[in-house]
Amino acid sequence: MLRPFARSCPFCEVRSQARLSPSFRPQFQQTRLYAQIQRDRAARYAATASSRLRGGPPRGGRDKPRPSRMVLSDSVARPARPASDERPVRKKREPFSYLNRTKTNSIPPQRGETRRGPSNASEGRRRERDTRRSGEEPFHALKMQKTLHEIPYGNRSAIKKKIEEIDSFQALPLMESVQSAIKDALPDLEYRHPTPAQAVAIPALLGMTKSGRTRNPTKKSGPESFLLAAETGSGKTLAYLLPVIDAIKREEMRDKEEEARKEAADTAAAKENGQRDDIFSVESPELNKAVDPARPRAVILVPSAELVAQVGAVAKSLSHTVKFRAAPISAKNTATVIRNRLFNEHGVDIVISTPPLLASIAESNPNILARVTHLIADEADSLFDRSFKPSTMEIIDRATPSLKKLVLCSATIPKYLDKYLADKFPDMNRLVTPNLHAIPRRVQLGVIDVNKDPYRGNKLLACADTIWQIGKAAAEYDPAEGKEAVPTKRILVFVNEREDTEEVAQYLVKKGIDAIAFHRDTEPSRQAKTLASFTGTEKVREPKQGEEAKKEEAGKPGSNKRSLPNTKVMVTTDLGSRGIDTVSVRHVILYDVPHTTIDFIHRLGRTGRMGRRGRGVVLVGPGDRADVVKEVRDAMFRGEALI
Ligand SMILES: Nc1ncnc2c1ncn2[C@@H]1O[C@H](COP(=O)(O)OP(=O)(O)OP(=O)(O)O)[C@@H](O)[C@H]1O
Repeated sequence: MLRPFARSCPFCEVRSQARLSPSFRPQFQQTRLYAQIQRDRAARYAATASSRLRGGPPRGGRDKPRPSRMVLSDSVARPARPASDERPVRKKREPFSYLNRTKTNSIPPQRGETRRGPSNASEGRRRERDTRRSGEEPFHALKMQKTLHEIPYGNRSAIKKKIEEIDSFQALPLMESVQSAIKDALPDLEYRHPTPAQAVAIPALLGMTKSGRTRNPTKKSGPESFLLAAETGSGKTLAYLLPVIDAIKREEMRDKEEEARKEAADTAAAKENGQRDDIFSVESPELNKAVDPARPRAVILVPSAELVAQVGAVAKSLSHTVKFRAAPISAKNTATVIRNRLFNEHGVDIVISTPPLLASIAESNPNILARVTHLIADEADSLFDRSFKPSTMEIIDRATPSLKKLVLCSATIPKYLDKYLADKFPDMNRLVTPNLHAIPRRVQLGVIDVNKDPYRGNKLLACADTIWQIGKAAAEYDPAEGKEAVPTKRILVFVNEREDTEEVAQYLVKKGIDAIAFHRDTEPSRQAKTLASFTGTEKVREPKQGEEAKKEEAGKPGSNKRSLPNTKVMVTTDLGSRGIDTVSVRHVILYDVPHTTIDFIHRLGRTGRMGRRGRGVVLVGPGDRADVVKEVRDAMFRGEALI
């Protein structure tokens, strides 16, 4: 049977009839349409056959390389996509849109060829070389996406303008006690105006700025969420801690006022009824605080015990002026210490913990998160990585009923996190500083080619020699000669594998360098001591004078060897690079070339913190990616975000 539309088309009619009756076929084979169909069929066959001969990829692109998870996001500042019902409707294709084309989009790319790309690999390499020579577009060895470049210049200048408006902490509507805590509790601050991260985050967290970055203000549900993305060493800890303390104190004041008002109303009502309080009133039962579980108002989650201690110390220093109780707990504390801190009879306002520990406590004491109004996830990219994500999400879910503000902060936002946050928290306010994902220009990066003379591929030797060169000035200090005191140089050496920390540290010690390995298995007391000397929290001992110092030096084992005084070295992995505030470190040695730009940012971020100068040295040995190092170095030179 003929289909209705076929009847209106003479060609289709002819074709359908040919299909139906074999007697009609010879007549059909005379037509122009038949000739055209045959030509098309032959062309299609030839194309498929040649593709098969060349071993082209099967349909559906199963051979496509999987993108790495550790890729920096290029759209951190951009709000989440609109909800599906608000997505722009796709434009209908115009009837003659295929005419007068300027691009051949309809021709499928051949193997080894992208739509805009070259036809084979060698041509691709040649083209990339040419582009690099002509300086048109940088070559991306790490295959990272552009980050800050993607933020329009208008946006960047708008952020910068906003930052400039806030030139002192006094300009921020923080409570008086919080203002004085900044002054008194952190006397070491070299300058007391807010950093860009603080100027962007504090007003937003205090509710000063309208949350205009969300696309769906009407669809808001649950807590207000914020993503604070700012470069390393930019004071993110204070950026979230000050508004949280301010909110806690205000809430406390409101609660007290409410209580007083209620009490006054009760007394007035009792008087009106002519009752005598002292006889008839029944005392409400006192809450047994010793057994009542801790119910903090704020929770700060960090990925390591070292960071728990660090953030706990900042909170403690603030709590001397603004009265509040902070409980830093980690797996390094004993059960008694954790219980005493958490179930303190005077209550607790802020709990600082790692997600797995708090999640396990919350499982047996669900009430612990019942009053949380502020939840902070510091180093969010680590906390939403595979290992921490389940416990982090469990805490967020448990706290959601009472939660008012959820703040995630990090110095690096990988693409997978960016996408996850856009899906999970579409209303999230994105607070981004203009220098996100960039290493400050005040940090210089030097490269040592270990393959060349005098090291000839010996990385350990290159590392020891570099440390000796850096420590020379400090080593030449002789207190006996009464020269001006040279501060002890602290150098961080980063390796990729935990096992290498011990090997490198032992070699350096053999070469007369005061080096120590710092990794997860280091003994806790030694770990704390080592870290303290690098974070500047260690008590400084006066250098011993003259003969006494020399005698002590001579008494040390192996003192007949040449040794490098006044220089301390810590050999570590990523553990020492995440969030640790190594303010006294001026030199960082990258013994191994980091795997991603994210590692570059965090490792080099341990120096040049808060406006200070710093120096990084990369050792490029046999098998290391020199092109990656060159690319990072170029980006740093141009002051661009790492790609
Ligand atoms: N406004 C300020 N002025 C001067 N110094 C400040 C200011 N705010 C914070 N600092 C100091 O800057 C240092 C770095 O702060 P912090 O550790 O919070 O940085 P961060 O942004 O969290 O770094 P990272 O991303 O590496 O974790 C600290 O020693 C802190 O005392």
